[in-house]
Order: sequence, then structure tokens, then C-alpha cells
Amino acid sequence: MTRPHIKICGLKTEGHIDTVLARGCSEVGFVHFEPSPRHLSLEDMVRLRAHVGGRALVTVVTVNADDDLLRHLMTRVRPDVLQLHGSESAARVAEVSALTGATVMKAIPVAGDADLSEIERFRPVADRILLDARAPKGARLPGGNGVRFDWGLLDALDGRDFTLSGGIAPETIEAAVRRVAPRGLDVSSGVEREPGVKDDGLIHRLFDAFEAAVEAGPLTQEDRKRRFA
Ligand SMILES: O=C(O)c1ccccc1NCC(=O)[C@H](O)[C@H](O)COP(=O)(O)O
Repeated sequence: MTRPHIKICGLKTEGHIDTVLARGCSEVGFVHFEPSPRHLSLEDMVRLRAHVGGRALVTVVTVNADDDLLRHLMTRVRPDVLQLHGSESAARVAEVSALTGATVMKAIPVAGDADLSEIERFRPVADRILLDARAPKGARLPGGNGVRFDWGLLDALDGRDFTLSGGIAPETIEAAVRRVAPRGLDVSSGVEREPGVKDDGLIHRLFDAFEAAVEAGPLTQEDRKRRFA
């Protein structure tokens, strides 16, 4: 099994950045979306981006961002990856890619089988696909809600084709690693003590559980049926 890479999203402090990087996190995410408790201003992102330096990839999460905002982000924050977490069309994803030159990760909300057909729509234009749980009805945020979708929907897919997110936490990361085996894992609420507030203890529990799951290796088909039927 290839070792999935881990992105911790919604980081807001130098201290938590240092904690996740010390545990082997290879990508950090900053959220730029005002309604979010994880929202960071451009100035905060510039400061934290400098703090990360070359130690990890830096991703900025946006929701239906316009060209002006994207230009500001690229010239001031200089993220490696732009995460498009709104209702961007495939044509818009292609435009963002051409405009910014950044690696573009498109988030696809998943609640049922039908949503997976979106993967084929975005694969030609996005550098990366992020499968996230569809936001619950009435939620203020399109992501970062700490909810999981049925990972059994992914049984027939090759995990190397996507990053998995939505409700990954110390208690659920074993199934994410051993059952889904994605190329990457994206975690936010699962390492927070309250919305927008990361917790060092939870971060350590997550990485401990992750290491144990990688060590244990993928589940057999038989195990999948027994444990997740
Ligand atoms: O985190 C937010 O507040 C947020 C706001 C708007 C769009 C996306 C947002 N988060 C994206 C993520 O943190 C992750 O990519 C993903 O949704 C996982 O979240 P969680 O279920 O909380 O681990």
C-alpha cells in the first residue's frame, strides 16, 4: 500500500503548523472564506506561509473565488495548491488553472453513487480530485463540517486517483487508510476541540492512529465485508 500523504486543513497558528509538520504532514491548508471559523485574512496567510517556508506544500481553500482574488492570492500568498471548494464548473476549473499556474484541487461533494460521476467531469481539468462529504442541508460551509460519507461507495475505485476528506478523525482514520487507501487524506474538524480551534493532543492521536493503520496495511476483501458490512 502506498503511504497516503496527509494534509491538515484550517490551520491558523504557527504552533499548530509546527506540530503537524513535526508529525510528518506534507501539506497544510489555509481557508480563505469569511463565514468560516477557520478564515484567514491575506495578511495572516502571508505570515503563516512564510512560517511554513519549504517544509510542506501550502494550499489555500477558496469558494467560488473571482479572478481578482485569485491574482491577489497568487502574488501575495504564493500557494502551491489552490483548493476550489465551491460550485466551480469544469470550465472554471480550467480557467483557474490557466490563470494561476497553481496545482488545482477540485473538491467534489459526495452523498451517493451518482456524485462519483463528477470525477470524470473534473479529471481532465483538475490536477487533483478531493472527495468530500456533501455539506448537510442548511450548513453554512461547503466543507469543514466534520461529516463523513459512506466510504463503501469508493470500494470499486482506485484510491490513488483522489484525496479523501470529510470526518476523518483519530477514530476513523484507520478505515480511511486501510479500506479506502487514497493518495491523500485531508483532515480539519477531527483535530479540533471546537470549530476553528486545533488541538495538539488530537493531532498527536490522529498521527498515532495513522501510523498504526499504515503499519497494519490494507484490509483484505474478506475483512472489508466483515468489518464494514
Ligand atoms: O474548513 C472550512 O471552514 C471550509 C470552509 C469552506 C470550504 C472548505 C472548508 N474546508 C475544507 C476542508 O477543511 C477539508 O478540505 C474538508 O472539507 C474536510 O473537513 P473536515 O470534515 O472538517 O475534516
